[in-house]
Amino acid sequence: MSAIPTTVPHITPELLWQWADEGWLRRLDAALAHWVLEHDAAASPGLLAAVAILSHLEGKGHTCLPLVDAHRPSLRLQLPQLLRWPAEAAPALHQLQQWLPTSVRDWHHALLSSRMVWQANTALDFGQPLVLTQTPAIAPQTTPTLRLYLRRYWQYEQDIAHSIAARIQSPLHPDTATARHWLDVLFPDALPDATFDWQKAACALALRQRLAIITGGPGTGKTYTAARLLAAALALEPQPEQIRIGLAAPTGKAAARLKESIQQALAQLPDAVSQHAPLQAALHHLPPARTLHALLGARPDTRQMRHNASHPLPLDWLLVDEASMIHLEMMHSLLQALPPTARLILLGDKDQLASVEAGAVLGDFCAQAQQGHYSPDTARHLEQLTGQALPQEFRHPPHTPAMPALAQNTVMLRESRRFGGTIGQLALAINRHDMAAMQQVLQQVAGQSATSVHWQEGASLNTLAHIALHGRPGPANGEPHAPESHSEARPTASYAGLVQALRTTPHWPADTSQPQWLTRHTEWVVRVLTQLEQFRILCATREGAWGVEGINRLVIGQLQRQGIRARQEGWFAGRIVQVTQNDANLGVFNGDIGICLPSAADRHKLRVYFPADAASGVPRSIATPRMAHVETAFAMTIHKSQGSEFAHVLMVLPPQAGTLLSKELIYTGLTRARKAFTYLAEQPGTWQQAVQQPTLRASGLADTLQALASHHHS
Ligand SMILES: Nc1ncnc2c1ncn2[C@@H]1O[C@H](COP(=O)(O)OP(=O)(O)OP(=O)(O)O)[C@@H](O)[C@H]1O
Repeated sequence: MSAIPTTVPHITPELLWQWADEGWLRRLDAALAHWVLEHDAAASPGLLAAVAILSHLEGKGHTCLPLVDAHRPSLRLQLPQLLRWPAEAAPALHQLQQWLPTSVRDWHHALLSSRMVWQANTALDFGQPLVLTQTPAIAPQTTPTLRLYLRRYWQYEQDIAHSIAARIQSPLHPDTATARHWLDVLFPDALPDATFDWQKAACALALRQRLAIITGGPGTGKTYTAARLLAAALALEPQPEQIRIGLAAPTGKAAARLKESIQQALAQLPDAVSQHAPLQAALHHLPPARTLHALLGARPDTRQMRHNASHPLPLDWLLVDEASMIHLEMMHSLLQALPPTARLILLGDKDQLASVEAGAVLGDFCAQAQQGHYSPDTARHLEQLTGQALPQEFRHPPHTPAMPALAQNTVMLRESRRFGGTIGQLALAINRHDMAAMQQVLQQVAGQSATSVHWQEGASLNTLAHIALHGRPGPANGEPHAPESHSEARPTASYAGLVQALRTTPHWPADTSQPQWLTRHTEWVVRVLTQLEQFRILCATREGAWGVEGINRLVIGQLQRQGIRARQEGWFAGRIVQVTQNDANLGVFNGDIGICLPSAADRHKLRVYFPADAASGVPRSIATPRMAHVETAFAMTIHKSQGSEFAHVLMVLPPQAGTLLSKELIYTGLTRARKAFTYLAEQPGTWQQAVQQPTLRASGLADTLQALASHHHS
């Protein structure tokens, strides 16, 4: 090809396999390019390179490969950033770059001659495995955006966008006076200084939409707001008790938390709600929250769900929490299975890490939530229903590009009620990418001992082990809003609590069937289980001394020194484990955290105990031989900690983890901490480096939605 200098060696499968052997590509990536070549011997170097990169990026959570992006430099220039290969791969990276065309015309030339590529929305669709999409150029002088997809992801995006577009085309028409009445009942107090009440606004907005997205950081009241939204929406129904409501979350842990926090929020509703009998009855009959897998009827060994378009979920409304963890395929399954007329309410923190699987759907949906972009019609509606005028800065500026497709369906909650203190300030600074504010917070805590945030570089594994087993001086009385000084400090939570609980193991009686014994055993199990929420070590990586594996070994060694019969391999009483695979038969789901303890019936038989769900109130347990898919979790990855919170989080970053770190990783790890947060790293600067690397996941979802929405509007 003329665009490629002759000095560049030709791309061959052998070369890609070699790069896979080096660990720069996955074997799957090389295999896919090889497969394309087997089916199209004339495949261009540009196509083969693009396929290998596309496949590789899919493994990093991207749903497509932006070949030419109207708003960004060429793929060739962006490649180092996207791949983040190590320094020794520089020559390979350079070669790869040389094979990539840069102009739209050259990409067309490289891709469209192949029978493996279909240009979307043209004839000649033979089910080609690769799809090329092209958004129109926005203005005559700009270029269009070209994206390459694996067919499956293109289809997901299309289906999701169509389903969302259809949903937002048919708004609801709640009676204004009644809606206003209930919102005033549910949010009786005006906020101080006439601050705009985003919680009330979120309810007002959601009352007229079949799709409502409520995003916000930890403790901003997403669940609090959702409970009020359910109450207000039910109050507007002629027969609230007949509305079939579903509650769900991506992980078992998050589902359990949703159930608890919704119950708590419902208990705080004003008296007027309990005086409305049908409303009260409907709220009391809310079903238990389930994982999305369980709700949709995931089946082992297949991607198919029991519920789908031809067998929809029997629901009128569905509330999903921790929506940032929903990946593209899951969102697809969910929207396929949810009847088009059903209301969908998504709650989540758009700034958290997305799922490790491809797609960051909530992030795509809420990309512009910070600015609001509300239309004059929405502003009017908000004013009518809440009695507050929407501040000018959140209105969509006239004479500017089109409003984001989901702006009228989205509200961002802005005030955290949980994090008034240092953790909150730090989280905010990180999210805003405000390095100066972040440094200021870190300087405030530097050199102080009993603060909610303790931050230490140049730390050793000994320090880590000490804090893990004994804690550190904690913030005075542990309250996030309390002043950091004064009164005496107690140590933060640590595994000392677990050791203590394990040391109080009761004695097994001769007759283990006595009810009193079973009660005593259960009480002990519950005491141990509460320790699970107290303390956790969070890591960025698995391998290495500062990774999950190394630190788990370290903690187990320390437990042994404390006289606990812990073992480096296999089961022991006190082993904290996290489930790594869904198993509907056992009723355990990926991400569930439990602890291994001797069973009540036989102290030599170990079982894994999981915290009680609100419905039964009793811890669940499963015999260890049946728990094949678990890993030790005294330390776990930040990714796997999503949806959990701990009184004290000890977060560590390894040396030389450069490419794995991101702003979202730090933010997610930090915001898992309820009362105290400790940061330890050997190498200085790692934290700052991470905060300066926001994750960008390529996706065409926002553009596809935008195109559909403007098509409907015109
Ligand atoms: N408007 C409010 N008035 C009084 N208390 C509130 C209000 N909003 C939230 N809260 C309280 O603040 C705490 C956090 O709220 P909530 O759990 O709903 O936040 P969240 O955004 O769902 O947090 P996360 O998802 O991180 O758990 C709760 O104790 C809740 O009762």
